[in-house]
Amino acid sequence: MEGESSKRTAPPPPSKGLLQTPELYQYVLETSVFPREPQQLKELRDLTATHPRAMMATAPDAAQLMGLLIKLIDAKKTIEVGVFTGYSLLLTALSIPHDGKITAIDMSRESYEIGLPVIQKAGVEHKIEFVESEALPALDKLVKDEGNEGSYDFAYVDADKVNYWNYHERLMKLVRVGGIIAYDNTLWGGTVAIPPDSVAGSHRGGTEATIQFNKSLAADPRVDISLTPLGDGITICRRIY
Ligand SMILES: C[S@@+](CC[C@H](N)C(=O)[O-])C[C@H]1O[C@@H](n2cnc3c(N)ncnc32)[C@H](O)[C@@H]1O
Repeated sequence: MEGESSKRTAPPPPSKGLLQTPELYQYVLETSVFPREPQQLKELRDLTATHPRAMMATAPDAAQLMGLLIKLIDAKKTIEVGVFTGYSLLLTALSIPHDGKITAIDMSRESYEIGLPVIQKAGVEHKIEFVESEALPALDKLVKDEGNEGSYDFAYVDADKVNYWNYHERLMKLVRVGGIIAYDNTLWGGTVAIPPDSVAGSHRGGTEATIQFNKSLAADPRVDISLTPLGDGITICRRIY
């Protein structure tokens, strides 16, 4: 990863993490995640902490795994669906090579611009093409544009849960065989495994969509999968064919 490691630690994002106790999650963050978090990422995390929707940012432990995966497969050309203020985007930009490219899609440029000064300071803005759009039409356009099919090494999806399967179908065309697609929030705060009546009304749509998505992915022979209980659950898929 480009950039220095952060030496200081910060409190964990509230109520992220699915481990036995908050202390255990704090332990993971303090021993293994924060000490290796580049300074610019920490800066972006701190900047986002005061945002009323700060909880939307990718959990630092899940992001750390993403960075590792990106490097393991030498990913150079990537897609991100759901940027918010850019924590996972900056992580990706720091993890790919200098001439790597990220197509980053979000319908809110305003959120992206909150973190943009940190991205610029980190010297990685040139790797990012920000597309201000609904994700589905933007992905459809990528599929149509010549030379894109099977050309991406890595994709990360962290947007509206009800469309995850629609994104999956497009990304299966865009990501190469052997490439990786990671989906965030696949445990949706643990609500996928509690009685539907106990799920708060505001969460129910996301819960149902996530349960269905997890089932569909498990039945998809085109990918190897691992639902990893980091952050809010992150499912890693490797395209087989
Ligand atoms: C959970 S946040 C992304 C967090 C980000 N990965 C990070 O690490 O900070 C979800 C983002 O998806 C965007 N989004 C939600 N639905 C979308 C859609 N249909 N098309 C494009 N962007 C969408 C929202 O604007 C929001 O910024």
